[in-house]
Parts: sequence; structure tokens; C-alpha cells
Amino acid sequence: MSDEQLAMSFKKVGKQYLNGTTALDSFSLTVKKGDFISFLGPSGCGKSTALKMAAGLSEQTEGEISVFGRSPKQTLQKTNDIGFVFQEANLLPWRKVLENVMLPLELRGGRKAEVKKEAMRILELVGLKEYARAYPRELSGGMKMRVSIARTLVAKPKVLLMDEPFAALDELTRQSLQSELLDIWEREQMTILFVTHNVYEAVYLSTSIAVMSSRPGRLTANLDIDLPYPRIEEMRTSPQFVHYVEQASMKLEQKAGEGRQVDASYI
Ligand SMILES: Nc1ncnc2c1ncn2[C@@H]1O[C@H](COP(=O)(O)OP(=O)(O)OP(=O)(O)O)[C@@H](O)[C@H]1O
Repeated sequence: MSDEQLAMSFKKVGKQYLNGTTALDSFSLTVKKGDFISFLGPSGCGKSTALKMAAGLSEQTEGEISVFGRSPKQTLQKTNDIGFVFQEANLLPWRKVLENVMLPLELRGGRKAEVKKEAMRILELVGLKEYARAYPRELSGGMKMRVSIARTLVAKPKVLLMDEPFAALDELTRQSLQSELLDIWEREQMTILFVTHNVYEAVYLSTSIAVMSSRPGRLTANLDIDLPYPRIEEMRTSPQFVHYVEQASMKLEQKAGEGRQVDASYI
């Protein structure tokens, strides 16, 4: 892969926390621009740790991570290339929806009228234009998550890091947000790293799935999902989709099973 195509790389990355826990060991992964990669692995295998290090929020104790040719820390300090979405929406309750989405651009010192216009554009993208003047407490869980995604997108990150963003949502909301996320990913031409415990979600969204071993986490399989985009609801029951779900589940079980029993919620 040429440097032009490369978005991110983890080279033999290790992470040992101060209490002695080794969360990751020799974790290697290459991410192309425009990839949508899901991380699947047993609980505690270091998925969040890998994402936090890629975001520059935590530093590896071994190996090298590069984001568009810089270290994650440099990327965080000098550019707006990375956006992060957590499991909780973390909205400011005293700010209206629009004001929450405007925040990153306000902090950058943008002009109020332009900031507002751009925040409205993004709110429309996530289907929440009518709720611009509502407070977070007036929204459902799925709507709060859409605001959180909008607030991250407004900063125009090239890479979006998402840590189980839909885990707390009901199945129908989750599925509709998955489709919206794919629309945004295609439209805004981003690269996404997405942590999930849900094999179906990983197959539906991803260009490839990075399967990890139980702690200390390593990459144990890289499963390319060769289904066309746009991914449509009908695909969820197609034989090819089911085949990928089986493959991913099998790889997850094999590796986790070497250490201990697989959590049934993965399958
Ligand atoms: N700040 C920390 N200090 C010490 N140990 C930590 C810290 N953060 C995470 N760990 C440990 O590192 C390991 C990996 O944690 P991490 O949260 O990255 O896993 P995960 O794969 O995201 O888990 P889950 O799927 O349950 O969310 C776990 O054993 C966890 O207890």
C-alpha cells in the first residue's frame, strides 16, 4: 500500500498499564483511507485501549502508531483529523441541541453565523434538524447519540473512532443508526474504526473486521467483508451475509476459546 492510501497503522503495539495489566501485545493493523474497520474481541481484550491510543488520549508502551504519518498525540494537538464517539452521548445538558453541535467550532473560534450554518447542515445529515432548539433531556437515547455523532462530525475529522456507540440502544434504533452512519461515511469520505460486541453489526457496517484474541489483545484475523455498498436492510438475511456472520463468529470463538469460554452475546 502506498503512503497516499494509508490512513493509520499500528505496528507491534503493546500497552501495559501502571498496575501491571498488559492490555495489548504486539498488535498490528494497517488501515487504508476510506476503510470501515470493526474491532471484534472478547471483553477486556484491549479494544478500547487500542482506540484511545489511536486518538492520542493514551500512549502505547511498545511499538508505533501512525495517523496520516504523525503520532496520534501530534495529530490530536496539531490537527482536527481525529474524532471520537463514546458509548455515552456526553451532551451538555444546559445547551440546546444546536449549541451542543456548535461547540467544537466555537472552541476553534469560528464566526457565529458560519458555525451555526455548519452545525445545522450536520444536524440535517443526522436527521435532527427539527430538534435544533430542544434540550438533551427532551431526546430519546438514539437521538442523543445522533447529536453526539453530529458534534463529532462538525469538526470534519478524517478518521472517526467509535467505541460501542450503539450498545445502549434498542435493536431497531441501532439498525437505523447503522444505515445513517454508512450514509455519512460514504458522503463525507471518512475512515472509521468501530468497536462492537455485535457480529451482525460488524458484518453490516464494515469493509473488514479485525478479530482480536483475549487479553493481551492481538490481531488474530482480518476478515474482508465483500458485500457491496450501499448496504441495504434486505442484505441482513442474505446467504452471503449469514456466511460472514458465521465466519466472524467462528474466528472469535476459536481465539477466545483458547483462553476461556465465549460469551454467548457475541453470537
Ligand atoms: N486505566 C487503566 N488502568 C489499568 N488497567 C486498565 C485501564 N484501562 C483498561 N484496563 C485494563 O485493560 C484491559 C483492556 O481493557 P479495554 O477497556 O481496552 O478492553 P475492551 O476490549 O474494550 O473491553 P470491553 O469489550 O469489555 O469494553 C482490561 O483488563 C482492563 O481492566
